[in-house]
Amino acid sequence: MSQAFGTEHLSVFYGDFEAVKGISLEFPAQSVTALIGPSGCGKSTFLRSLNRMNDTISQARTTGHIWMNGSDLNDPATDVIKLRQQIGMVWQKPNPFFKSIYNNIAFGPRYRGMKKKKQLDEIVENSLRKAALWDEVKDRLNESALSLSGGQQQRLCIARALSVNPNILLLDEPASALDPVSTGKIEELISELKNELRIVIVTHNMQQAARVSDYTAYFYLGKMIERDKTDKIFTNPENKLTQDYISGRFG
Ligand SMILES: Nc1ncnc2c1ncn2[C@@H]1O[C@H](COP(=O)(O)OP(=O)(O)OP(=O)(O)O)[C@@H](O)[C@H]1O
Repeated sequence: MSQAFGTEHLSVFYGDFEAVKGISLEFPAQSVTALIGPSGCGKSTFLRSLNRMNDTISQARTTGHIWMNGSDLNDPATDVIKLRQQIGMVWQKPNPFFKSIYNNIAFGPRYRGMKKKKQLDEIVENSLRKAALWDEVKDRLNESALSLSGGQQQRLCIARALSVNPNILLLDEPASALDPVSTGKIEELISELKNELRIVIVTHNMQQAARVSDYTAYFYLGKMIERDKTDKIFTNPENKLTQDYISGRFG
């Protein structure tokens, strides 16, 4: 199977427990895919497997394939540092480094060897502009990132992920710790960013999934029950399990 980006029969085990069960899912270009489903169904585990973050969990083991332009990212020979530059991740709680706003963004490019101040300045500005944060922070770039509000910190984390030019962004409930105004900003940002990269978002908020995504996949007990265009999932899903979940009858 050769495709731009997607999984094939991907399973993730924690010890003997199979948390993600043989999921094959394609992520089309310039689109947002939302992963929804009840707590514990494997959404975050699946998301983390896409850029091999589960490798950092000692008892986790992933089988199957993660295809990107014909290469299997689950191959042990994959350079995971490079991979995580191509597939950026933003977590539920904003996690800026204990550094200045500028140095949070410049960190990745510097790590990749960029030393020229002028180029770094450009990357910092462009990343912050893409994350819709530049106007709010341009006069305080040397202040600590921790002086920002929670919503600003989350946009900073998105800017930090963008600073190394990823082509895929993984978002694990990126707005769940934020107020409605900050949530709205993150959602707007997602809609803009999808013109440049693929986005996969885990969300518990079904209205949010309906607002921001083009495709929605419903997970249940580690399996992907159904994946379709978001409109279809929320108006006329094929599977009764999906119907029960989106109509609140689950459980
Ligand atoms: N590090 C871990 N070690 C062992 N089991 C884990 C680990 N992380 C997750 N699990 C288990 O794997 C299953 C899937 O968890 P996961 O966090 O992926 O679900 P989720 O759908 O994202 O849940 P939530 O919506 O509550 O965040 C759960 O049964 C969970 O207890």
